[in-house]
Amino acid sequence: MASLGAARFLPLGESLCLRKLSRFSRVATFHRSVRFLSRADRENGPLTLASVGFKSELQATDKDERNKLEPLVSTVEVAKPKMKAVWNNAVKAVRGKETLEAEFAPFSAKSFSELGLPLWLIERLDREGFTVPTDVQSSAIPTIFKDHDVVIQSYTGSGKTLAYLLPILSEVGPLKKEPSNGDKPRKNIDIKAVIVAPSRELGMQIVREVEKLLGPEDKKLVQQLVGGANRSRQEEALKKNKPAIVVGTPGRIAEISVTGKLHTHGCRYLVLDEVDELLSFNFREDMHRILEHVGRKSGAGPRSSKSPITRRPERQTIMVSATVPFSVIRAAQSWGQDPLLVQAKSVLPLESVPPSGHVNLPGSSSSPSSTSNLQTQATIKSLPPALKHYYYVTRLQHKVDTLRRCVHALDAKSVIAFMNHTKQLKDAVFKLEARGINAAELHGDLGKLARSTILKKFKKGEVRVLVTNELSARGLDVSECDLVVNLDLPTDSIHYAHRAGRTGRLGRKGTVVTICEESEVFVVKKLQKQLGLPIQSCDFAEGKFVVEGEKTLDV
Ligand SMILES: Nc1ncnc2c1ncn2[C@@H]1O[C@H](COP(=O)(O)OP(=O)(O)OP(=O)(O)O)[C@@H](O)[C@H]1O
Repeated sequence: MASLGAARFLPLGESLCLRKLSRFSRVATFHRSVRFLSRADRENGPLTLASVGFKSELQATDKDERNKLEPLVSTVEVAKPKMKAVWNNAVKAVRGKETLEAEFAPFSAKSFSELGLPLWLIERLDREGFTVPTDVQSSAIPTIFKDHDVVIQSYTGSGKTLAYLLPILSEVGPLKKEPSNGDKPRKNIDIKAVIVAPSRELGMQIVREVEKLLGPEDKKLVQQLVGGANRSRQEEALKKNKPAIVVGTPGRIAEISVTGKLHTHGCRYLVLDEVDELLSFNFREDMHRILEHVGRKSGAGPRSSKSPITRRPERQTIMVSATVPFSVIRAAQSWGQDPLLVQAKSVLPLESVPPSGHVNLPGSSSSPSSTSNLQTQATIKSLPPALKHYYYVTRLQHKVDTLRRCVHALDAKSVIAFMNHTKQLKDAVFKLEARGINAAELHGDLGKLARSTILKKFKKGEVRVLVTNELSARGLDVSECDLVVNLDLPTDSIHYAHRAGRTGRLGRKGTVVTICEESEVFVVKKLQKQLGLPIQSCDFAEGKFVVEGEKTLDV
């Protein structure tokens, strides 16, 4: 379904002439590096720029020089290069050989200041307790600063949100706007960044993250446009506050855009968070409108048949997810301009992913050809390595009681239990409450207010077990969540990965237990294979959590 949706609304014929010269140089550099990447993959396993012969200039310079992190370049030697002047400083002749310089990220920066963020932002990050960037932030931030369109892929809970928010805030944050003293609104009514998320909850979570960094004095620079909330009020707020950043769900953004009350033609950034979900059929029309209007050149003439979507060359498209199936690669190539695939320890040209191939994830060595293998590639490395995965076999009618025993045996404090159907989900909450467990339901049938109230209670620890459906599987960040339970099986490994990723966030411990019937065990085995991780059988004998063949598990 996702790929069908993608295929039907991909913009066609993006013109090369829109691209900046500097982009040519970068792309050309990477074209050459692709050959190296492919060879290294076959021979040495994990792909990183270092693994394919890129040497950091920093390594070659003395200690003082090393502290100067500009420019962020690495070098690679090429046998017989044929390059031209358009390479824009990217070419250096060195004793008969030529050395290419390729931009790359400092993959494990030790501080945010190394990544070139402005001082005000570093101070605010510090105030919020963010002092060291995560790996994906170290690779993504400099890459976004260099104007590349990107697909950011790294495992759940690894900090992808700040990876794109920080460069955006650096460019459109409070110090970049028109006079910020007093309550004076910005003169420029154009939105500078549009961030699209597939659910209201995720949209609101992103808004809160931005507000936290902007602080009370500047929080009006961001505006939420999620469905379920009062539209007129959102439109009023747009008019009054003239925000620089809007965050919303596809439906509401498209709806307000149609009314002409959302000015995004001059938009600099378009972020598609959980991009593979945004490709789904449900969002097709709304996404089409967003892609067509955000960053579209103001006053552009009538669309030509060759290029149906005339975009500002400056629009930077940032696509993000823990899972990147090939449908995303294909869509990204069409929506973005020569996008790069940014992972925790590597930055690759998306073009290095062959049309019938797969995302070449570092650490994976198989060469898949079938659809199921493509899915495997999309999900391997989508989960934090420290997560523990188990399954327990029981009858359908005993599943909820098994959940209760599981929560007690693991002494889990904050649990998300996933089910597939709303009615059964409500029954499960009723049963848990009747057995003395503080539980609550979260699903799409509830109104926006009820949904946010329940989520707040869960985050505060007032609800121990949140019984929910796919709605909460994507992006939801509750750092205290220590257990995820699948009371119903997810539809595939991608859905498993996003559900499981609600726990074990940012290096914390986390356990995932799938409670299934005997007839479903083969599906668990299949998930195990696709995810490339062990899912062990477990038991809850005498209130203790026991793993088959192991002693009682210390959690
Ligand atoms: N550099 C950092 N230092 C400390 N905490 C961080 C840092 N970056 C992000 N975090 C925190 O880590 C948590 C997970 O981040 P985030 O939600 O962005 O993960 P994600 O990779 O987008 O996950 P998912 O794929 O599930 O959406 C959040 O609570 C966030 O505030």
